Amino acid sequence: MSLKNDRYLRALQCEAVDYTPVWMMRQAGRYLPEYRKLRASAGDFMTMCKTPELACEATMQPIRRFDLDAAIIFSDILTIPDAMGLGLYFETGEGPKFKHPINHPNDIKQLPIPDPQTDLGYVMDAIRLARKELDNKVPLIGFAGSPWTLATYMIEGGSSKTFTKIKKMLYSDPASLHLLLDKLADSVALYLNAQIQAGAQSIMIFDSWGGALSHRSYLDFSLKYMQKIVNALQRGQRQAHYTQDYIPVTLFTKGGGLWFDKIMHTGCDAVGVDWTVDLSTLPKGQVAIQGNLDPTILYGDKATIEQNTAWILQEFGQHNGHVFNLGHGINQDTPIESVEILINAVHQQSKRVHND
Ligand SMILES: Cc1c2[nH]c(c1CCC(=O)O)Cc1[nH]c(c(CCC(=O)O)c1C)Cc1[nH]c(c(CCC(=O)O)c1C)Cc1[nH]c(c(C)c1CCC(=O)O)C2
Repeated sequence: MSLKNDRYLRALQCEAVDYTPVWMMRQAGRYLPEYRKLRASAGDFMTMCKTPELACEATMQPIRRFDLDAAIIFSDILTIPDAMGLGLYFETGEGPKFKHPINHPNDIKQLPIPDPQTDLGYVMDAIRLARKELDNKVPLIGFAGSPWTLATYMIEGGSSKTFTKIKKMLYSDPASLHLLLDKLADSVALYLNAQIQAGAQSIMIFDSWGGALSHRSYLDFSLKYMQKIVNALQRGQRQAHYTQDYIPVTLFTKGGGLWFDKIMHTGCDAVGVDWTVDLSTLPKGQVAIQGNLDPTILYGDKATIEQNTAWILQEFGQHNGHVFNLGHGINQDTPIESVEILINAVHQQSKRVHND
């Protein structure tokens, strides 16, 4: 079985493509009217995640509407803490919450490592369904949160701007935090390998809050555990030439531009970068680079979106190994027409660059 559009997988392996592939973080979501309708009929977000038919439908919605070069399975990074028994729920307007957050270091010792087939089988079912539904149109991305990012939610009890609880633990009881991060790394590795077995064709790790750490702490409390996961992933052997059977891994630390070199040397295949990074300064050819349009540019008019797309493509130049994406998830009030303008601009403009 061969993919009809494999530009995304080719670009991740730094192979030549006729135009730059593009997908958007959070491409399935509330900016789409059909998503809001599906979500209203499901009742709540977790029901959507836990019902494979609904998760598959949400995965497919942006693929049907736009000329995207990859699909990402509809789920959430917080399925892992949920499966560890923390009881994830969403309060409207307040983001994620846990019924049983970690309040004491002893809570960490009790945490189980979830069995992906039994505790998270609904994700694997959704992946199998989505692969069938996609019918090889574009590749399907599986994903997880980084241990550090998952730990921030588990210890803060939800979203945070200051990360005071987890940083207090980092500096007063680092051994307990390391125990938690290590359990999370093992859980994520098992989970991602199960996603690969179920049919995920590429893997992405979201380290949304790595950028909140100091240089030294980032290496020790975030990157180290992503490294452990990269080492444990069953990706197959990367070949001298592109192969569709190899599973590329992308690491994305938001606010992590300064650590590009360290991230690249984990042995990942691609590094995601946010909009603060000047792509022209990054080394090309050793790993692929994903990014990096500021998602708020999509509030601008057609000329603004096209100009900003052109700048990114020019900064990257004619090298292989670029996956166009936003520098973070798409905002829920983004106009749909802007997304169409963006995808067309990436494809049209990059065709000229690649065929020069
Ligand atoms: C930190 C994080 C989370 N989840 C995720 C991250 C890492 C990426 C990032 O930094 O943005 C990742 C994620 N969340 C979701 C996906 C689906 C796949 C995709 O389309 O990219 C992915 C890849 C769906 C979702 N996950 C969530 C929604 C919105 C839920 C709804 O329908 O009400 C979606 C579509 C809920 C969620 N889940 C999370 C938060 C903070 C929220 C609330 C966000 C908000 O209210 O704006 C945790």
